[in-house]
Amino acid sequence: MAKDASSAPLRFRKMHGLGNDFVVIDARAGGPRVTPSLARALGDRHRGVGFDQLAEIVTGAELGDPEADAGLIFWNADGSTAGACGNATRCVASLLLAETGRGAVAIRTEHGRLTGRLREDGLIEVNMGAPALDWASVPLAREVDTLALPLPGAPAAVSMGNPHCVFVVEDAEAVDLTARGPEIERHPLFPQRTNVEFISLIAPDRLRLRVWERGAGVTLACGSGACAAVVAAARLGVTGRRAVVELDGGALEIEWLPEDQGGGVLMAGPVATVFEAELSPAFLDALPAEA
Ligand SMILES: N[C@H](CCC[C@H](N)C(=O)O)C(=O)O
Repeated sequence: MAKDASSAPLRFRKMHGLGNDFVVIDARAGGPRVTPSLARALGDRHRGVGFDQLAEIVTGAELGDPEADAGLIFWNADGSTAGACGNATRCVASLLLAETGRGAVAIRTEHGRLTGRLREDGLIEVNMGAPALDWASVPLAREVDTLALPLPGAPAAVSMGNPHCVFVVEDAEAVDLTARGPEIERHPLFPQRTNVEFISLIAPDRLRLRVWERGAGVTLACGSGACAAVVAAARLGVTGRRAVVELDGGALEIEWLPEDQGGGVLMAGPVATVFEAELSPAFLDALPAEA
């Protein structure tokens, strides 16, 4: 904010899903809105709060869906926005389930209206919507086979509302993520960059997944990435449409529903609130004006 701004305090909640961590800001009642510079400053793990993503809760009406319980805008720590963030959607779904007292809630995102529910076993499940499998929807820079991209390792491409490049490898633990991740994230084949997943088979219904996230780097878990991984694995015949995905931070249960049930991808796992706090006005006043 500019120096002469007298910023109001900004409340936020720190949450995570399997260690994929988030700052959650509820903007439904008004107050300061997130900007790329606020996202970058808040995401700084030394000078800010630190997060993989910031989830900004807005009204469904703001995103064109007044019937939804809320809308969600996702910000990466580098200030970029994303069309999907599975673990943050699960975290916010848990807040809305408690707020409404209902058994299911509807959340509008860039990828469409997602539904969240509390399962009997206490896990939070979100239907992430149907994947987009054609090259233009990922998006890719040109028409190629999304099941075998013209890259070493012939990865698959899937959109869950955000782009994913999924490599099937012998041993995901052996991949040098910090070398290969950024190289693929910024490859010219991905005009909006991409999230990068490396999967290996543990069992016919169990995958190991390690992830380099667009705009965030290595994270302990990636919900949309786990969904994209199972979609790619099912399309390639590596697994069926249902699998447990073991990430560095823990396991997500994924099921890609058949077309006659809407073709959405169900993703279930735990969520946690770490703390609630208030940003100091001085922090907000010190933010650089938007370029
Ligand atoms: N970095 C991702 C967004 C967050 C994805 C991940 N945290 C998830 O749970 O889906 C992107 O730019 O598309």
